[in-house]
Amino acid sequence: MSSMLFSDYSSSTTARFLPFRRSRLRVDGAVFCRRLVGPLHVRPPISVSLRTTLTVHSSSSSSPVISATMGTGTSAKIIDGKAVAKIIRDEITAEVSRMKDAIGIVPGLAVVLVGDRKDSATYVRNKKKACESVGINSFEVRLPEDSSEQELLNFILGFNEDPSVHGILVQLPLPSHMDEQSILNAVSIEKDVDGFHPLNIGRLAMRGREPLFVPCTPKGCIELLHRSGIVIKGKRAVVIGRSNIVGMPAALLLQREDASISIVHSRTQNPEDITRQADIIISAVGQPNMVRENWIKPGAVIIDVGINPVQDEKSPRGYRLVGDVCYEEACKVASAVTPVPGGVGPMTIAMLLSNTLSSAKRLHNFQ
Ligand SMILES: Nc1nc(=O)c2c([nH]1)NC[C@@H]1CN(c3ccc(C(=O)N[C@@H](CCC(=O)O)C(=O)O)cc3)C=[N+]21
Repeated sequence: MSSMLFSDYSSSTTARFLPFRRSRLRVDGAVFCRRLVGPLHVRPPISVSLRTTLTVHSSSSSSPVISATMGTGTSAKIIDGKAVAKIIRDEITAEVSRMKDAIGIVPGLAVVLVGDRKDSATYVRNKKKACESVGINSFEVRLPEDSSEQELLNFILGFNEDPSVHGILVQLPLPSHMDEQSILNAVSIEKDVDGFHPLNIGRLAMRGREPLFVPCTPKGCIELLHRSGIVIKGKRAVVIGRSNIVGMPAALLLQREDASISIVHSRTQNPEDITRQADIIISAVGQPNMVRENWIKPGAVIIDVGINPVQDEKSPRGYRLVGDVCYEEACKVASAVTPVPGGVGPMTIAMLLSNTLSSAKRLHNFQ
């Protein structure tokens, strides 16, 4: 269960992210953080005297992007990813309709799901619903778990040639008998709305080159920062986690935005010391409540990508979702923080729709 929602975001490298010792219990795979107990094996904060001077242009009470401050003892603004994603979906709806009226083309997204993981099926259903909500056509293929790589490749090659499909998404993780690399390589870079093709990632890494698509989750993080009026240029940013689909591209994007970046990963010594220097923290490791108060510089902005289920008898599902960052503690120290759920997750889907729209525009030369 703990690997259920985000196992594919924690690549095998980030899944080994264990030198960060936390006080935790595992029951049926779910992880509990003894919230109020101080972090173990982590040195206390050196200095909490200097507040960073991140600029937040939006007004706290009137902005749908950053909601009002929290109750007593907390100071952070809550960055409402759900609200921002809604604004973006409305913008996309308008563009999809303008395009249809002008040239009669409706953007189309093909989603391929192999096997019957429950979480993957839920994500695919949500993506389909999101497409419907903005007027994008969605095509879904479900293949049995024991399908051959060639069968999957045949569908991808078919979608590559299909003019009504402008985006192709192969839901990850794939069954272990399939080679993820050769599957992702087969997606036409013109339709790689996930931005996982090595050519797109390579271009993202190079100055003066432009990828056709940027991976949805990191793009959603940057978009959240922009739309919250947070200045990235010249700031110190720390990305926690180095997965191909979140950590690494998030660091590249921040660098393109003129931040100075550090990447903290499973082999980093004293990760809390490095993280505490950050004006902006993006955490994408898939470890519940790993980032504690003493990892956070007062006034820092925190984008929490982790979506980790932890057992919760009081919840109807039997579990609830928490981020990589101990939310209550972050609210006390940070200047702004994304919640889980309702932070980066909805932005990922909004960026997928945005990538599909821009793909259709590009393929049909529509401005
Ligand atoms: N090829 C591929 N591309 C992906 O982009 C991709 C993938 N595979 N595999 C799975 C992960 C995961 N992912 C999420 C998207 C939205 C939410 C989301 O909207 N979460 C809600 C919570 C939903 C709930 O309550 O269960 C939130 O954070 O508010 C979460 C996770 C995309 N992924």
